[in-house]
Amino acid sequence: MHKRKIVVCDHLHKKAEEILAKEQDIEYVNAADVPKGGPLYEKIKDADVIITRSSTPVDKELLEHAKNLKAIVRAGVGVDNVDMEECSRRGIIVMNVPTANTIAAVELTFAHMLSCMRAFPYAHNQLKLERIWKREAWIGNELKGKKLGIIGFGNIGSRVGKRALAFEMEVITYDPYISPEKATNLGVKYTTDFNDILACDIITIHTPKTKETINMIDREEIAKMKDGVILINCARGGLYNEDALYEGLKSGKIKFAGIDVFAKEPATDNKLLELDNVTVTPHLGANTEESQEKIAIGAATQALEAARGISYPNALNLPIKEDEMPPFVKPYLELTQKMGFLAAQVNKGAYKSIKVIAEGEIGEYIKSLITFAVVGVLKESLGETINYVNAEFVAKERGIEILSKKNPETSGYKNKVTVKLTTDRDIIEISGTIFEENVQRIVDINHFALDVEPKGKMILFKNTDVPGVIGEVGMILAKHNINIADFRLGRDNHGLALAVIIVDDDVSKDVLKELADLKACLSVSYAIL
Ligand SMILES: NC(=O)c1ccc[n+]([C@@H]2O[C@H](COP(=O)([O-])OP(=O)(O)OC[C@H]3O[C@@H](n4cnc5c(N)ncnc54)[C@H](O)[C@@H]3O)[C@@H](O)[C@H]2O)c1
Ligand SMILES: O=C(O)CC[C@@H](O)C(=O)O
Repeated sequence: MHKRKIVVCDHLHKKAEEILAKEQDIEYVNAADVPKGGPLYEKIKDADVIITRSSTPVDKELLEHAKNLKAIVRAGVGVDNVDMEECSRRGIIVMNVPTANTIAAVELTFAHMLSCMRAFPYAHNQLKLERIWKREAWIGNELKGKKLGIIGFGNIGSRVGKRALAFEMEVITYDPYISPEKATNLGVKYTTDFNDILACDIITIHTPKTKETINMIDREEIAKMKDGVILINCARGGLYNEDALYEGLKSGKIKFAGIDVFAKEPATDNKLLELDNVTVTPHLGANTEESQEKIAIGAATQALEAARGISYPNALNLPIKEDEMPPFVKPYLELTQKMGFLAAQVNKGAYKSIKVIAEGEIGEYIKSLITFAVVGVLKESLGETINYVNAEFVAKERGIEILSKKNPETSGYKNKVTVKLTTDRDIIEISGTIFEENVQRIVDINHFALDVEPKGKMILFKNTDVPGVIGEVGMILAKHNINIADFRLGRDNHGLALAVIIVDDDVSKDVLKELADLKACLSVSYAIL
């Protein structure tokens, strides 16, 4: 009998082995102690499925050696150690095991918080290692009455909030992608102003690692914080800029930090370890007996299903089956995803609905267009965890209404797709089409006719259509050494204009503020496609 091969690349709870080793049709290999690189590649070269934790980088090099691989099970939540794009390209399905380690991560967050408040490990070491009894040196602070700021109110953040209330803390959260009621129903304040979080006594972050959340706390943010603030990170390394964190801790601006995760792991050389006002753990958020047992059972069961080709629970990606679609469809799918991503960057807020309107023959593929639009929108808040398999499921779970309309009649283009994103703050409608030679174009934004290539760094500037505005905008950008690569203008019949300015250089919040302060400016936003 041909056996399917499942290789476990990191240490899992023994339950995984109990499940996998007894299956007659499965060749089970435990490679947790096999060194990464060559020796591991030798083990996985004919594997059907591999199971990893965060210690195995699933990069191009590894995938290159796993010629027979059909699926990867990430035994945990975060998939930032997996090259999702490369997996999709190779037709490898990636699954994670979400929520099984939520409580473990929540409780570790409190362990760090309490440790920071009482300098617990330092007092412990003084007594245990140095045999010094010096009670007066260890006067801590209480959680009760302190203001806790939670960035990201998903599975972990919301449970941290619930428990913080039991400590009689005042709790406030910033998560622009949830409905405020998710927080307020628990008794947690909800804010859309990040400064409210920066004003807290203790700040903890629980977002995924995405383009938007990397360096979310940097020097600028730390400068605005209270003197003596306490910072916790049990989510992902790099969400707090480590240099800024180091400087803040060294100067005493940050009184204490509790850190479980590092930009580069293993973090044995990290300079944060030199400081005596941090508590550190080696990425232990998921390390409880209970959570590891649940994860091992979940991962092993999912790996079995996948190896046998039965199902792919918690699949995070689905390779695009290009050969099943006429060639003209794929560019529309890509464009629709980009329009969704642009819409989400421009219209930030709690998502209420995503609508896709398809005109022309492309309407036949409305289901796929919806999937790509939803992936584009949710990518802004959920990063790589959102994909073509789980997009609609996640949207529905978050209470986002998915709407669509097919229109066989066209309005000037052979085919046109519109993505309309409604949030609690605004509505944005972006339409696009494909010209000959597969050229993607955005042709309309909120009823301003335009002709924009959906690519690069874009400033969207809406203004009253009076003389001199373009010059003022150009001067501000030039002053900040920002080169304009392209300038597209749409005007309406009501004295308004919308400019899409493609720039070569990064645009800071300060530059956007200067633009927003121009007299004629009605709104300004920035997006990167
Ligand atoms: N230390 C560990 O061992 C450990 C264990 C489990 C999870 N994690 C990590 O913890 C984090 C949270 O996990 P989860 O299961 O709660 O995920 P989740 O998806 O349930 O929640 C993440 C939340 O972050 C919000 N968010 C996204 N972008 C944001 C932004 N820019 N500003 C504010 N909020 C934003 C999302 O809307 C979502 O509500 C992830 O990074 C995960 O990888 C770490
Ligand atoms: O234990 C791990 O490998 C990582 C745990 C955690 O960071 C996760 O994302 O699930």
